[in-house]
Amino acid sequence: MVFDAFEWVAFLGGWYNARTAILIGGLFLFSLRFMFHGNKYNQPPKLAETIPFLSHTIEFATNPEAFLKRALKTMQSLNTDILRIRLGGRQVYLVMGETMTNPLFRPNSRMTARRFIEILTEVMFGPTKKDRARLAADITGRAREPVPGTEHIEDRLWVKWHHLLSEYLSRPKYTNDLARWFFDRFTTRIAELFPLEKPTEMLIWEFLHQHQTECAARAFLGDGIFEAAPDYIDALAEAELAIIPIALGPPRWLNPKPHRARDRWLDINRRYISNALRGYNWAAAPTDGWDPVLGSPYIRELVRWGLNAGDLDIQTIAGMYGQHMSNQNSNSVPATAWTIMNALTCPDSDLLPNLRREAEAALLPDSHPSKSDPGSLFDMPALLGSPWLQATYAETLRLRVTFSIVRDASRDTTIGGFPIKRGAMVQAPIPLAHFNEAAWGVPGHPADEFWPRRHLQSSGMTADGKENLTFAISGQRAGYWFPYGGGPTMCPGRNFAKQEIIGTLAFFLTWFDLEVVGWVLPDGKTPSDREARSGETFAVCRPDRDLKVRLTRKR
Ligand code: HEM
Repeated sequence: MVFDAFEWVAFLGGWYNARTAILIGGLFLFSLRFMFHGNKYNQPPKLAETIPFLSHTIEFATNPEAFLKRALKTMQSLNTDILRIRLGGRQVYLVMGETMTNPLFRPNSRMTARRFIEILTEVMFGPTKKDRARLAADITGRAREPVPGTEHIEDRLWVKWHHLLSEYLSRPKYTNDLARWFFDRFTTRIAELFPLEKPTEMLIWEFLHQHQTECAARAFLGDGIFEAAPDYIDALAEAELAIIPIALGPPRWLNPKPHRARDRWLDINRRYISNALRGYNWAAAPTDGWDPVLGSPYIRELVRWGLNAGDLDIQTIAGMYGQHMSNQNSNSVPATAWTIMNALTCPDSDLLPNLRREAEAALLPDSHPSKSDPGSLFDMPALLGSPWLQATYAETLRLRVTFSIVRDASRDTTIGGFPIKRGAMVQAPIPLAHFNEAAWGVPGHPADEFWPRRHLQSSGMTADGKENLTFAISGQRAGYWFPYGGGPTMCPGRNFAKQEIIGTLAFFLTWFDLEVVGWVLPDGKTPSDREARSGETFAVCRPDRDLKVRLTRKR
């Protein structure tokens, strides 16, 4: 399966058609917010320009795809991992590879994600004016010790926020519980929808977009929000598509539709949280377990902190309550759909039997497919450590994450020996690294081909004559795979996402006989003459086609 290497290219995502205009215009304005910086000595190579100071911006604004294609080509031909461009008067560096990305991912580094996270936060959880000002005023960083020179600032909201993410979302105990609550709901839903032995047709993306989304949201948020707002998933789906047009697009009066969609969703969350908290008995809330009103410990602790120590407005708290669902929904759900679709349609005939074998080996004895109450499914550590399953997951993220890691230089610094002036922007567009031929291409399998085998290393044969394979993600060079970013803001949902993606693939492979019917257009009916390509995106692009499969639940 060969992908068009530049499907991803609209910089912060493969954003097409009308949205492209909004995105490009927005990026231009976004860049204009910043000061002019330059340094002609010992600078990294610069992308050639016909009109000094202007042509990169014009080129990018009129054809971002061609612009970034040219940037990547230049970087490859000059064998450089850093390139200088200028957007809207701002000095921007495009980087990839270990040497150039490490400074971005180092804690306490001079590279900060603060402004970027602030903008996303503003858009996604719509804090009140007062809370927004408090968040913006906290420039003390996320480490226990404040950034030097900011010791006088006492209102340290970000360090507390960071603590909640690392304690209740990333830590294995809570991640594993979240995954268990998700799979309990998801497998029960499947058992209800797919009777034993009755072949049923299903569209993978459509199905997961509805049911995976809802089951994960219930695991995180509780059931209460779904009773209060039966249209929650629809509202979430619309709000999700509004994030980039709001973050990067023109103001509300020129761009009302995405703002309305985002506001509708925030209103649902706010109404729910205000009502739910009125009668909520904190003393009776489980310490570590799930409860129907506020769901998981992560959400409960977030709300508890917002109300008490954080002293945030209920509107801000409600936004925080709902906001991770757009991370989950925009990223894990399409990543799961791509993983399953890739596994089922990959021309490498070794792939599917090996995936099935590994999934079956990790099934727990009491999780027989004929049970209507599935309970626990897999020995998760064994499943997540299986080489072919990991390789398929890693290869899918390599090809389908379209995000750009964005950092600002908070002080003068260096990257790979090059001086970077305070105020410059450094971007590591994930696809630039993930599609890099020097890092990923091997003879017969270019970087833009889905080929999980590239992540497997052979260490001879086993006693029963099978190849001994281990999973390794380094490619030909280190620092070219970072779908979850890095450093203090590295995605805290990554361990949950990995369980969700690999677990769902393994679940379909072990519980069903699957037969591919074919690719269809978004209407779900008309056959497509091609496989899916990358469509709309936040961090992981959505498929622009769906895969129809016929599945029969096994006894
Ligand atoms: C395949 C799935 C996912 C991908 C590819 C992904 C990717 C990313 C990336 C690239 C970042 C920015 C990292 C940086 O700046 O260095 C990020 C941040 C974040 N992600 Fe994810 N993500 C995924 C799933 C999730 C899930 C399931 C959740 C939670 C439910 C989540 C919650 C977050 C949060 C809260 C942040 C901001 C972290 C902070 O402010 O420190 N993500 N994610």
